[in-house]
Amino acid sequence: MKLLVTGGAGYVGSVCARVMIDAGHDVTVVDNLTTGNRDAVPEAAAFVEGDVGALAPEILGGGSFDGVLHFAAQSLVGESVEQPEKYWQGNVVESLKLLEAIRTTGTPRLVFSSTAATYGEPDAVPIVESSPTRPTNPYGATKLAIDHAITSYANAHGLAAISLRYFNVAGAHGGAGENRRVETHLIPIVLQAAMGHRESVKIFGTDYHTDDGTAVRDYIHVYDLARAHALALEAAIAGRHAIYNLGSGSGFSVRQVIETCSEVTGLDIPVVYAPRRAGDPAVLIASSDKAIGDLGWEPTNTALPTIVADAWEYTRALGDRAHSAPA
Ligand SMILES: NC(=O)c1ccc[n+]([C@@H]2O[C@H](COP(=O)([O-])OP(=O)(O)OC[C@H]3O[C@@H](n4cnc5c(N)ncnc54)[C@H](O)[C@@H]3O)[C@@H](O)[C@H]2O)c1
Ligand SMILES: O=c1ccn([C@@H]2O[C@H](COP(=O)(O)OP(=O)(O)O[C@H]3O[C@H](CO)[C@@H](O)[C@H](O)[C@H]3O)[C@@H](O)[C@H]2O)c(=O)[nH]1
Repeated sequence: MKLLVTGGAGYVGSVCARVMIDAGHDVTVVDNLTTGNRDAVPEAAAFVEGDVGALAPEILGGGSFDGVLHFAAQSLVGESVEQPEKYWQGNVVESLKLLEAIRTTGTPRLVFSSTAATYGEPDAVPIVESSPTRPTNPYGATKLAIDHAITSYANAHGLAAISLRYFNVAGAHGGAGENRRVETHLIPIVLQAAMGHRESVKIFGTDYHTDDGTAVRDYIHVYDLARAHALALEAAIAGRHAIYNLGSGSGFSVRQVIETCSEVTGLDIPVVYAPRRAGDPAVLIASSDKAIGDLGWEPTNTALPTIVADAWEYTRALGDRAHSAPA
């Protein structure tokens, strides 16, 4: 297929672009490099620098694309609480422009990066796709708004669409991984502390109603996630918008993640305690049964030590290319 990958200079998009190229697809990346890195774009991909909303009409109009994988977004929970305008403009407005370009050019398929954050604080875990969607932060609200827009476009205009609601993505694949200029995600921060690039890791909140008082997340290996995108492209049906959760199915607390990183690296990781981060739910764990049943997806790298080991190997190999500025 001829594919447009938005946000393909970012973490998940760059891994997925590689996996798509390896599967024989023809990939064009559009990215404004706000959080992504030019050198993360695979060499075999064409690259267009700029905003997806402004550039999509020209790119999609200039060739018969078979589909779009839409990763480009602002995606930080804490930042979205402080700067919601960045999220409504950067996520919703940009995605609506992309949807219009998809409609007017007759591009048949869309796979969208949705998120666990659309559910908010769940009544029960594991979270299924029919669970209530009550986002606890603007980031989740903007992703849910885009999901609703996609449903309307699929119903009215025959778009074949799939939203993949990822839980917490981690790990590395094929020389691509997490290397943001300003890092806020737990596992890369903990590994940067292990490397000595940070003095310590802050644990945001020790008073959650969880076994050890810290927040629990479901970590999914980025390669398992990329394989789900390949399956979603094949499974998308014209006029339908399907939504699938993607996680490993187990929850790990912040303390457990730090302990696992310490075991994998063999290094001490100093911690300091900090208040809860605004907008954070206590526990997010996925049921991926629908994706397993409908898409034939099978997560294969579900063990947290494996996910951390891949991230650690990538972090150590970065050397001078590491962007390790504390958030
Ligand atoms: N990382 C996770 O744990 C996680 C979990 C659930 C969902 N997601 C979703 O997956 C997607 C990718 O996340 P990530 O962790 O790789 O983030 P990232 O910040 O590493 O990548 C996002 C990329 O999009 C680009 N971008 C942002 N706005 C753009 C715009 N308007 N036009 C063009 N390019 C733009 C950035 O420069 C960056 O390269 C996002 O949509 C995010 O919401 C991520
Ligand atoms: O220095 C840190 C960083 C994070 N955390 C905690 O670790 C957990 C995980 O945080 P983080 O890695 O920042 O991920 P989330 O905020 O859970 O969000 C990620 O996972 C969501 C899906 O669950 C995605 O939608 C988001 O895009 C992605 O950033 C949370 O409880 C944080 O409060 C800390 O205690 N200290």
